[in-house]
Amino acid sequence: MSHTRKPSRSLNLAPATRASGRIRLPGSKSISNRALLLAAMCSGATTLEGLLDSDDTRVMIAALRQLGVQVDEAGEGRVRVQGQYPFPIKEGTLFLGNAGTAFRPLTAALSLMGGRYELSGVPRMHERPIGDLVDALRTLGADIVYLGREGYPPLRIGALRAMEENKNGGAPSDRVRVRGTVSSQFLTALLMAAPLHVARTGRPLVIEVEGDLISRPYILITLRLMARFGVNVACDGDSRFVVPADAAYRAPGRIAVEGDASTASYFMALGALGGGPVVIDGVGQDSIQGDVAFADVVQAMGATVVRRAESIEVSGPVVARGERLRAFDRDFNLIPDAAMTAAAMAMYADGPCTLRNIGSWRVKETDRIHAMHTELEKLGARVESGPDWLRVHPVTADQWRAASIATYDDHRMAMCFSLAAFGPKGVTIEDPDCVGKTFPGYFPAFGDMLDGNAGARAAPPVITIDGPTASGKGTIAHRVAQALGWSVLDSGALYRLTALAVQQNGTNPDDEMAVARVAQELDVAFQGEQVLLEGRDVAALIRQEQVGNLASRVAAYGPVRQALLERQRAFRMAPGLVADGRDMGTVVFPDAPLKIFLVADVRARAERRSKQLKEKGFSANLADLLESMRARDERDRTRANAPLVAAADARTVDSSSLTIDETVRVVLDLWSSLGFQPQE
Ligand SMILES: Nc1ncnc2c1ncn2[C@@H]1O[C@H](COP(=O)(O)OP(=O)(O)OP(=O)(O)O)[C@@H](O)[C@H]1O
Ligand SMILES: Nc1ccn([C@H]2C[C@H](O)[C@@H](COP(=O)(O)O)O2)c(=O)n1
Repeated sequence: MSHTRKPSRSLNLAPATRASGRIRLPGSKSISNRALLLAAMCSGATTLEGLLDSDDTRVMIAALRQLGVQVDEAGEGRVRVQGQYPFPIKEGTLFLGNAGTAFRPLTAALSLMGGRYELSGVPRMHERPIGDLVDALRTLGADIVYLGREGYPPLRIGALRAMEENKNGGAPSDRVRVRGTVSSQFLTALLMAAPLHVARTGRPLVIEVEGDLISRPYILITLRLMARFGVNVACDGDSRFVVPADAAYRAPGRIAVEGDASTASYFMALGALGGGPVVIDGVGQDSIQGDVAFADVVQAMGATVVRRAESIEVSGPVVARGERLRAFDRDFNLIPDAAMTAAAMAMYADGPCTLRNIGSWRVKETDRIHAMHTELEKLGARVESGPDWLRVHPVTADQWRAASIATYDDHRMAMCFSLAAFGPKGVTIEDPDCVGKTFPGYFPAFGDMLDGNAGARAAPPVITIDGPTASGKGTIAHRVAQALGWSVLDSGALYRLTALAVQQNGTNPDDEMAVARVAQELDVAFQGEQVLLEGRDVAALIRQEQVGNLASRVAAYGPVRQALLERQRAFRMAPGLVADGRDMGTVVFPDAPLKIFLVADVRARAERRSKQLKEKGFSANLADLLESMRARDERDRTRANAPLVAAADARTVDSSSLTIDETVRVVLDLWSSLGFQPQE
């Protein structure tokens, strides 16, 4: 989840030419989080299907559970919420990460429900304004105190003021005003919580919007979902909403969550930039999400769009061959999230593209106008910007620069800039895992679409390198990954980190389940040469022989292997992965197109390890090393769970008398012999 996530590795995307294929979108974040809260606030049970599984929805589910609401997993993408109003737990401290779709609506619901809570988030959440919402809630009797800067989270919510204690001396107001110009989430939060207020007063509540309402389509999502839960709000244009006196949420039984239309924008862009066709399942012309209108944007830029009830198909020029999209000058007030995708596409246009009325970008996950401006310039684009606008000039072939793109812990920055892969230099995305906020599987899905790969393989290619300790797996894996421009997974490091964490926190290494919990909760990040365990660089520490030996012991536990399995698979992303360990080819990536079993005579290995340890400043005795390696090999080979054995289809490479360069060459040649070419 976002509050524990540390910036991860970088991802190199090689230049791409064509994109085509089919994607089933993950559930809409906006619908998922609204539906979760509405289901929690009504009487009866609701099953939500197609629910998004991402950082932001996990934040919402965790908060609801903390508040005593029963939320049960009911199969893939499905949860069952047993609504309970008011929430049973009346006091608590909620950490809501950077999830605006959780923070704002929960602030409103909790402050009108009664109870004492503290709500906080990541530092960026504390820079995102909430004053307009708090002011409105106070007129309804809410007691909210800022714990930091006035107008911003964190907040303390106190007990509701009694009806007669309103600050105006009368009952809580039946009319509330809220500004519409900063974030539409304020109005959404008030609307969703309004039935709690009318249940108290017994009178209708009138909500008036001051100023122009931004991102209006998101309000339509709110109103339509409230209607599904039995509350119909009367609207007078965008400026006046009346919640009836008898408003009370009722469980609809089942809600099917549409695919995420903002996420669809990246795949529409893929079709528009890489020829297509790209078929996007899960949203279509019947969608209730405003961002589906991004199809009009790509169409105006020259793409061909076919709209169906629940899918959209996009084809377009092949920009990598020099074909261009049409430039635009557009107001993006209604679709600010998808608008970011247009800004990235602008690099491939036939003239400057201007995005207007995007002031809300300033208060999103990051200041997106600043971030977009800065990162587009790194790629060679000329960019201009103002308080609420951005102009991007197209990048010609000779202007493109190879760049490493910072993503500002903003999922949309990472996803937008993946589109820079259609430039001639490719692109590096820093901290690509920030996409977990809305679409953890984005990069594998993106990679599958590129250069005619769609459908040809289930996931990006993996070269596995398994073998005994000190056979050179890690060294060779890094060098091969470097030559191919791929990512690398040192799976042994995860077992070593588990061992180190067990050692450091005093866990009993014989207690399988306790060790598995440590493995499950490992807080690790790989950053270049650094291996961070809870933020501390332990790259050298985990290389110690005793840590390796403990790693080998705990690696024999089935629950530990299970706990680390998906974490390892998550490293698989385009354009490819080189993974080293003991069971990479047999268990973790059994479909890898190339599997290497790297061996070397035990004496050669002991000598290499001894030299390596001494270079890192640790003492080493050859005889001891020989003995401990033999024991480790034996344990790794004979354990019941995922033993060290060559996969049936592995190629054995003996590096005893090869240099590192020679070993790398053997692997790259094997890869090329499969019909794949090393890049550069
Ligand atoms: N031909 C070779 N191939 C690979 N590594 C070699 C070779 N010759 C010497 N080495 C050295 O062997 C040492 C051990 O390599 P490395 O740490 O990559 O092994 P490993 O198999 O990943 O070990 P472990 O499984 O214990 O992590 C390194 O210092 C590396 O430079
Ligand atoms: N895929 C893996 C990787 C490692 N292990 C275990 C066995 C090793 O002895 C230990 C340390 O690994 P190394 O860093 O030496 O590669 O971790 C495993 O069981 N499966």
